[in-house]
Amino acid sequence: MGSADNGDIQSVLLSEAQIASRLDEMAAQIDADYAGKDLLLVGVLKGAVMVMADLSRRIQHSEAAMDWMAVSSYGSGTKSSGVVRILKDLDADLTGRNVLIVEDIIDSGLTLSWLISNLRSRGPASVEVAALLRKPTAAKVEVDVRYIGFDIPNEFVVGFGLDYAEKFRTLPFVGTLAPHVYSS
Ligand SMILES: O=P(O)(O)OC[C@H]1O[C@H](OP(=O)(O)OP(=O)(O)O)[C@H](O)[C@@H]1O
Ligand code: HPA
Ligand SMILES: [Mg+2]
Repeated sequence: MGSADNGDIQSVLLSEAQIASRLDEMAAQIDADYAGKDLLLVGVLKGAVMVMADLSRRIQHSEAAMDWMAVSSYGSGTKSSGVVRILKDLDADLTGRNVLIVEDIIDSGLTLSWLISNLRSRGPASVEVAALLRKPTAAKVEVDVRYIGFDIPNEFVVGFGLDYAEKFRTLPFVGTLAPHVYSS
């Protein structure tokens, strides 16, 4: 599966071009804010892979470092289980670092609020968040997000790293799924 024309996608919410242009703006803002400072980008596997690749390439900061953490709270369904598990921890020591968490989506906000407090406990100079998407449900949890790509409606979305049961991550746009996908 890699194309959108087999009927699994109901509608395209954000096109490749819309995402690219917003990532340009976010990268410029990040460059301005971190000029002359250390910067460690922390990508949250697996969902943030596309955002990390496309955002980091736009960041001019020549000494920005990249590290990865894998956490999971969704299993194979469309609802957060409420339990965040570390599947892979960071390689980097965060002491004194300026950490920028890179995420694909903030939905319940649970993953991020857990992650922020986990990373803050490791002695960094700062912890900020850049996320491509945010749903209205995220407002229920106190998460301070410095860089947001798009506020989207409360619908389950796939593509650009986001999956449904590990499928559809490879789509280059963000879209919603046709109802038949959930029932099959
Ligand atoms: O705000 P929340 O309700 O916590 O949801 C957001 C998180 O859920 C998804 O990850 P998931 O746990 O499904 O793992 P994945 O990134 O490997 O798909 C997504 O990539 C975010 O990390
Ligand atoms: O809407 C979503 N789509 C895919 N994965 C997700 N994880 C949280 N919300 C979503
Ligand atoms: Mg994720």
